[in-house]
Formats: sequence, C-alpha cells, structure tokens
Amino acid sequence: MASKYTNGELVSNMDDKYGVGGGVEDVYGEDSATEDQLVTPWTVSVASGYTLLRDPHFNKGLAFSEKERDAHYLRGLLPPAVSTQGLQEKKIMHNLRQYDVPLHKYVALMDLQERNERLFYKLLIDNVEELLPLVYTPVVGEACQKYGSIYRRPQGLFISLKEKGKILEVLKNWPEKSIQVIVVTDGERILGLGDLGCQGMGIPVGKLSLYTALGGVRPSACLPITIDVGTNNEKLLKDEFYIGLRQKRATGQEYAELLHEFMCAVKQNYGEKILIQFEDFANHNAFELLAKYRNTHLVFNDDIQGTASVVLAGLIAALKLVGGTLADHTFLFLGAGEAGTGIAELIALEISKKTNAPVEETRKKIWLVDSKGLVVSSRKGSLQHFKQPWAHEHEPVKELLNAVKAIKPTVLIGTSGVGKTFTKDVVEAMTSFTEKPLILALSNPTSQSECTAEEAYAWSQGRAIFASGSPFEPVEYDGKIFMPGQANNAYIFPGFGLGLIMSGTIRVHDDMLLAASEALAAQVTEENYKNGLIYPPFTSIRKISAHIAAKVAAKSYELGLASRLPRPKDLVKFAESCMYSPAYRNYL
Ligand SMILES: NC(=O)C1=CN([C@@H]2O[C@H](COP(=O)(O)OP(=O)(O)OC[C@H]3O[C@@H](n4cnc5c(N)ncnc54)[C@H](OP(=O)(O)O)[C@@H]3O)[C@@H](O)[C@H]2O)C=CC1
Ligand SMILES: CC(=O)C(=O)O
Ligand SMILES: [Mg+2]
Repeated sequence: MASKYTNGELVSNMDDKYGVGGGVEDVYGEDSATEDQLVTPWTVSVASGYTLLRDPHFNKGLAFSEKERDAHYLRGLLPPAVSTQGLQEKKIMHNLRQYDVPLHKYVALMDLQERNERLFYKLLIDNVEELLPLVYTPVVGEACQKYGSIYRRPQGLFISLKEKGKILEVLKNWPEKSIQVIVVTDGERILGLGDLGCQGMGIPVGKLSLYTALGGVRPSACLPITIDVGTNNEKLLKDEFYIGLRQKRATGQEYAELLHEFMCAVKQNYGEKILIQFEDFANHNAFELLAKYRNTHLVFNDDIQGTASVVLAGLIAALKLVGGTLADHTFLFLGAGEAGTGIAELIALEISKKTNAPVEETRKKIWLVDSKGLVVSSRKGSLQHFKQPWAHEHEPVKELLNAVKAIKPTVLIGTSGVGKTFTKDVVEAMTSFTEKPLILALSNPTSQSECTAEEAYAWSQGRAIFASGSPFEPVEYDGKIFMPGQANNAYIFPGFGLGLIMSGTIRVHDDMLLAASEALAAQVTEENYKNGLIYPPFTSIRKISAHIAAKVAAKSYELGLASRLPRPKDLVKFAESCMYSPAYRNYL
C-alpha cells in the first residue's frame, strides 16, 4: 500500500476516496481545465513522490517544476532538467517518427498512455491526423491480432465467463467511480478481421481514447470492457500467448445470461445515464442486444448507428458535388450486415423525412448484396431478420458486377469486410452510367478495404468521389492531386457521446443520429468541397464534435429525453466548456 500525504499528513490509501493508486486530487475536475489553474494546498491530497511519478493521471515527468519537486517529495527522483509539455511532446513525436514499424509506434503510444496520460492526449489532439491511424484503424487491428504477444499491462476490464454471478464485484474493482461511458466488445467481429476473442480489447481502448481526444470526454470517465465468452478462432486457441479463455464461444442462453448480468450490473453500479457503446459484436448478437436494451438502457451500437450517421453525413455533403437530393440517387451496398443495413435504414429514414414518403417506399432505392448475391424477395425464407426489409422484387443476381449492371447505382458502398471486392470491372461499370460515381469503401482495416483510393480514381478516370473506412494518402492521377476522405464512425461517436452525456440523456433516439449527420455535413467547408472532400479534416475534430454534441443534445431536449435541466442556452459553447484539456496543471 502506497503512502500518501494530505496537507502534509501521511495517510494510507485505504482511507483515500480514490482507493488504489492514490494521487494528486484535481479539485477543479478535468472537464473545465485551463492551464495554470492553481490548486490550493488545503484542498489537495498529494501522493509521495515515487507514487506520483508512477501515476499516469498526474505524472508530468520532467515537467514537474522546481516548486512541485520540493512540495511533492520528487527531489532526486528526477534528473535536474525541467521541461515543458511542449518540449516533451516534440521529443516523443521525434522518437515515434524514428520507428519504421507502425506496431512499434502503437506500443510506444500505449506505454505513454500508461505513463503520462495528459501528455498522451496532448500528442493525440495536436497530431490527430498522424496518430489516428496508429491508435485506431488500421494499426489497432494488427495490435489486436498480436495483442497477446505485445501484452505488457492490463488495459480496461476483462469480464469472462469465470466472473458469472460476480460482475457487479468486478465493476467495483475498477478504480474510477464516476464512469460516464463504457465501450464494450465481445471480440467476435473485430474490424474486418473476424473473431479475435479477448484480444479485441484494443478496440474499446482505442475507441475510448478517441472519446477523450476527439470528443473531450475526460479519461477517468471512460471504461473499456471486453467480455470474454471464448473464441472460435483456432489459431488463437492454439497460440501460447493468447490472453483469453481457451474455449469455444458460449452461445444461446449462456451468452444471453452473462450479457444480461453485465447490463444490469452496469446500470446498478453507474446509474441510468451511463452510456454503453456496443462495438464489434458479430451481427447475430449486435442487433439483438441493441433491440433488447434500447428501451431500458442508454445504449448505442457504433457499427450499426454510428456508421449510419457518418455515412449519411457524407452523402448529404456529397449532394453539393453531385447535385440532386438523396431521393434522386440509387444505392448499392456490398455487405448486408450491421454497417450495411444500419446505413441503409438511416438513408431510408432521412429520405422519408425529407419527402414524406413512407419508409417502406424509400427503402426501394436501396439495394444490398451479401455473400450469396443480391438480397431479393425470392430469398426471403432464408434471410436474417435485418435483411428482410431490403428483399425487393428482382431476379436473383449472384455477382456484384452483375448487380451493378442491373441496379445502376449512383452510390456504391462497401461494408463486406472483404478487401479488393470493388474490382476494375465494377468501378468501370459504375462509371459507365454515372458522371460522378460516389464510392465508399468502408471496410477496415486497410487490407479489407473494398478498393484503394488509387484504384477508385484511376478506374473511374478521376471521376469518383471516394472515401474509405481506413485512411489513404492523397493520390496523383492524370497530373491532378485527389484527396480521399475517411468515412469512419470516429467522426460521430465522440461528439454524439458527448452530446448525450452533457445533456444527461437517458435513451438514444434515431432522430439524434440524423441530427448528428446534419451537424457533421454542415462542417464541410467550401475549401473541402473544392478538394473533392465530403468530410472535414480530422484536424478540426474537436470543433466538429462540439457541433455534433450540441445538435444531439438539442434533439434530446426537444424529445424530452434530456435530464440536465435547465437546458444550457448555447449548447456549442456548453459542449466546448465540458471538454477535457490535456494541459498540465500546477500542483501547488
Ligand atoms: N468505416 C466505418 O466506420 C465502419 C466500417 N465497418 C467495417 O465494415 C465491415 C463489415 O462490418 P459489419 O457490417 O459489422 O459486418 P457484418 O458481419 O455484420 O456484415 C458483413 C456483410 O458482408 C457480407 N459479405 C461477406 N463476405 C462477402 C463477400 N465476399 N461478398 C459479398 N458480401 C460479403 C456478409 O454476408 P452474409 O450476410 O451473407 O454473411 C454480411 O452481409 C468491417 O470490415 C468493418 O470494419 C464497420 C463499422 C464502421
Ligand atoms: C470503424 C469500426 O467501428 C469498425 O470498423 O468496426
Ligand atoms: Mg466497430
């Protein structure tokens, strides 16, 4: 047990309201952070020097000032030099850039997060375009595949079948008490990489680091959770470094009971307003969990709902480039799972709202292809429930190319999880009847992208408007530079979650997703359009998130689902004021 000082008095961590770990209490809270806010001595409890240096929430490394070194027993524990956060940032970015292997950069970043949290977030916020592909797709995918080998320290909470009957106790083991958002996975569909079992933990950890960096939700309010019910991945089951349960996945009642215990325990421990984001569940569980808990919990499925909202935003923005309304377009999806049907449904809803046509009608402009071909009415008997609404009248078509020729889409969206499926023939066929084909290759990571940016531009003779789930570099084609966009739910969920949290929202409503889409689309500038972009750059993501949060919160107040009263007048300003700042504090 570490010793601690409170106002000069030695106390045991046992007595500390922060429990295990202890640390300098941040009396101003992380949300309304401003640099150089002084913490008065009588309100602060101070860890002994050694403990303080090893507490990632408060450690500043060489940036502890001379006075802090004296006040907090750090003399001798640090070399004499005193640094600034800016200089530390410069050094770490320099060091990161020396690594050739992206996974090594990932490991270095995770080490930083566990050593000095504020510096980690400062880096991520200031260098978002450079670091996003590391802490998020594509590199996080490789990290999950190799999670057992690169595992150093536990991140987040692991809840396995072994914890059945004890989940509430497990939640209480987590040191932070005021959790506002949980991202949870069971690891069965990690990006387009399939079942990675317990090693899927990289995803909730990565998503929550974006909640903080992109959405400004304070890190101590974020809890990553992996539910381990086994894995059907034979390779992992045989891998000596695998960190999860070595058994086949539990299914049926056993699975449902564990998940139900989890959902009840979370609500019991954190209350009605805890946001639970489901992430990378396989579709046979994802739709069911969302349907089962959407009326009793504040739940959000990022793959179904977040993806739908980000794609709809891109489509609304793209109308400026291609003209017409959404109702004028014909949509074809490769992939009819969570992402595909989620997006399709939100497009149909948006068109319905705009045209007053019933959703049953507006769905008819949207077609989906799954692994067996075009989803058509003659297949109805064997289709999963989420595909049923898309089984339109048409003769069976097996291949995507033939579906493209038959449907003549103006918008082609890849949500198959299978790379290289938008072939030259497919893109050329689409380009033959559409002046400006809109091509979204959403599958992650990069290896699973339906086509590359270069392929989309080259095969369409530079006519395609292209965006992808994982980032691609700008492409030079025919002497012109083309800027591919990134159509990724990372644009939506941080701001969406912030909007829910800051308004005390108790349930997610589809209209909030539409509001988020419109807010994101409104952030695309004329300059972006000139570059062929349908999404704004991630460099302005905090501003974007504040606008998304404000629109989501406004919708929540309008629907009577917000519990934070009175409603703040200026919701954008309020969102900004809630955002975590990673600037160091003075602990004096
Ligand atoms: N960019 C973003 O923000 C997001 C991207 N994604 C990505 O989308 C992909 C899919 O995710 P999700 O929808 O959750 O996965 P699902 O497993 O729910 O759906 C995959 C769909 O693709 C179909 N499919 C698989 N292989 C083929 C093939 N060879 N030809 C045609 N269809 C095929 C499946 O068919 P069947 O039903 O017949 O099995 C299924 O309908 C993943 O790569 C994921 O990373 C997901 C969420 C967000
Ligand atoms: C981006 C994301 O959520 C996915 O690929 O699953
Ligand atoms: Mg996902």
